[in-house]
Amino acid sequence: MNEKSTGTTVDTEREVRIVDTTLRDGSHAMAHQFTERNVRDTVRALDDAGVSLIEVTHGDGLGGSTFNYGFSLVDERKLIAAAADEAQRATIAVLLLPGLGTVADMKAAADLGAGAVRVATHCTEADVSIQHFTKARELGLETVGFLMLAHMSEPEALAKQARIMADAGCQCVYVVDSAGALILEEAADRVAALVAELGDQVQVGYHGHQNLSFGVANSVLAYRAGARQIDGSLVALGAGAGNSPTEVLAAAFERLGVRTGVDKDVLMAAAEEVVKPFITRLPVMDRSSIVQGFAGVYSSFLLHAERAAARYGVPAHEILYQVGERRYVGGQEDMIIDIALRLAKER
Ligand SMILES: CC[C@H](O)CC(=O)C(=O)O
Ligand SMILES: [Mn+2]
Repeated sequence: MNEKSTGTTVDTEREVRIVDTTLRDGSHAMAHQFTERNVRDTVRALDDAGVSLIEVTHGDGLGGSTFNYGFSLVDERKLIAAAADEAQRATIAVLLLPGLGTVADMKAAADLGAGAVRVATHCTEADVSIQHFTKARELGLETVGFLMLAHMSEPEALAKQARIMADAGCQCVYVVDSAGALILEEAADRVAALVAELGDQVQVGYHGHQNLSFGVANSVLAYRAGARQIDGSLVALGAGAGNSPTEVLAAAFERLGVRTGVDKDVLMAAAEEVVKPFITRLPVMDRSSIVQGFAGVYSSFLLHAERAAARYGVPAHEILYQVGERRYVGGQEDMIIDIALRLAKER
């Protein structure tokens, strides 16, 4: 325990693992145009900083390079192999959305050097991850579960879904605030419910987005509620207004006296000198991404909405408000065009 100057007592006994998703969630913000150079330079910098798990995949996971989600510039296999080649200490993780990525894709990623898989499902559909976790454990992969759009489920319901993943062989289940919609105790309560359900055997993680600017604050509260793994992206590079910046997470946890095992100064240099120069569109809390947080819209819908807005001459934030009202989930990207067409007709 550590007595802070504010008088509050902070539990600093547990180390927190900062996981970096610049090269996966950041793929959304880069319209999936990462080069092999981007991947090699970023992995080397994160590895030097002591980040132990680095996610590298198309924004929508293995098999995501499609007409519906957007084509990658470079084949995912090439990027995963480059990342694995570059990492000296870190494990390379891949994301997999069942139905889009397959067990065969996961095996191919493992053969290329990936050591972990993060299987992501909508927050009410953990059962579709069971065979992927079973196979991942057979392959000797570290396993992580992502319960996406977690704001759409109450804590107890979310915990039941986490139990399904844990029983299937998942070693750490994440509360994923895909819309950047959770505010403070809304995030902490969900993490606490998962911790209560999963006990000591299975870890809990937290993945935030900055749409309402709560990514880092929610991450600190998630840690205090028992989370052991926290996601970030350098320069916040990620969908919507981006993720909790990895370099800020490292600095904030260090200020709180919580051990992370990473070097904040090396991360700040990586953000400034490696990642910022190749970003084509800096993550920003603009009208559209704030609406995403407010209305509970999947962050990765941002560029889809902006493209539909430009094509049909309607404002992106109006499209996103309607997406929120209809509670669309991942995979319904094509419905964004329907909304844009309807709005255009009404004008
Ligand atoms: C499409 C997968 C998604 O981007 C996963 C994620 O990071 C999230 O839901 O926030
Ligand atoms: Mn995300």
